[in-house]
Amino acid sequence: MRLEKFRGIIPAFYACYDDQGDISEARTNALCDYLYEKKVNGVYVGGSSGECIYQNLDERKAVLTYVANRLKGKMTLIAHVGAPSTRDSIELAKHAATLGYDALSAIPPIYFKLPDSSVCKYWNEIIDATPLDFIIYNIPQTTGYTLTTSLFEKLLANPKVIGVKNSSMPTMDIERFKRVGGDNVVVFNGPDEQYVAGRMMGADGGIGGTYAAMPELFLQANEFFLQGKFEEAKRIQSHINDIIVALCSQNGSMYAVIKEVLNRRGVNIGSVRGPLEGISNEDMGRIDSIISMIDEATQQFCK
Ligand SMILES: CC(=O)N[C@@H]([C@@H](O)[C@H](O)[C@H](O)CO)[C@@H](O)CC(=O)C(=O)O
Repeated sequence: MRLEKFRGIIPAFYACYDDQGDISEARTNALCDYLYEKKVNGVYVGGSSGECIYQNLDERKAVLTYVANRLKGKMTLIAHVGAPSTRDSIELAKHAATLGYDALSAIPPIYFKLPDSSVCKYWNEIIDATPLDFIIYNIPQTTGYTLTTSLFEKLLANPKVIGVKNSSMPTMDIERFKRVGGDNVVVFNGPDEQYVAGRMMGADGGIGGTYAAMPELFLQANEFFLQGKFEEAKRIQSHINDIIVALCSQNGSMYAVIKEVLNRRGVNIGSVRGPLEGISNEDMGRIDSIISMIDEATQQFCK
């Protein structure tokens, strides 16, 4: 029961900036409202898609506050609090706890390559700082650190550790973490390109950076999976992947492209913060065709 709220489709929340590139409360609210209307199961705030790595502590606290004020009690809220220092991570964790988040999450330490003992200590110090549940964030392709099943097992000794958001590419990692934790943990699929495969390998749901660009498609893929309609789930995944390839094939970063897609849907959340690239004039001309791909797939699969 305690873990039930952590299942399903949980979009990674984007950074919402004004035209000057500052965090915008109004635009954050607009994205909250859009996702609420789409009936997603929750949001993961301040992670990779939230551009956390490019924001200072006050900005990250503000985003956590705005989202909680708008969505608390309406869906599951997970706060990503990973930061370069343990001190800053704890400050963010305590802030999220005062706002009523359902769980915390954090990447491992970045920049210095630290031993497992330091990584374990870092996560445990965040966990000890608040009464909230904790979801480990494993994303080796950006952090350079790979969570092992043995460290996962060790961390699970703390009852506040309820699972892992696994963004590594092998779906076998999902199966291994689920094997270690069983029904007492939630494992989230990270790579959106293999959402259905991740579910097949045991993931309880997903947290993804492209969900908000096409929430209906991911919700439907999840529905097909739950209904045992695996052929349909596979077909919708193929369409999702065509769209992700298009989102990632522009001059601007994937997040900049998604933000322009949302802008054309009436949800203006600004652009991205450098060094991420904004979209080019050339990209601008191709956004409508990406929107058509999303709309056509939605029409085909979501009745
Ligand atoms: C490496 C990376 O950014 N992975 C994304 C994916 O959702 C990714 O955007 C997607 O699979 C497209 O490649 C997520 O796992 C990250 C995420 O959910 C987040 O913290 O924003």
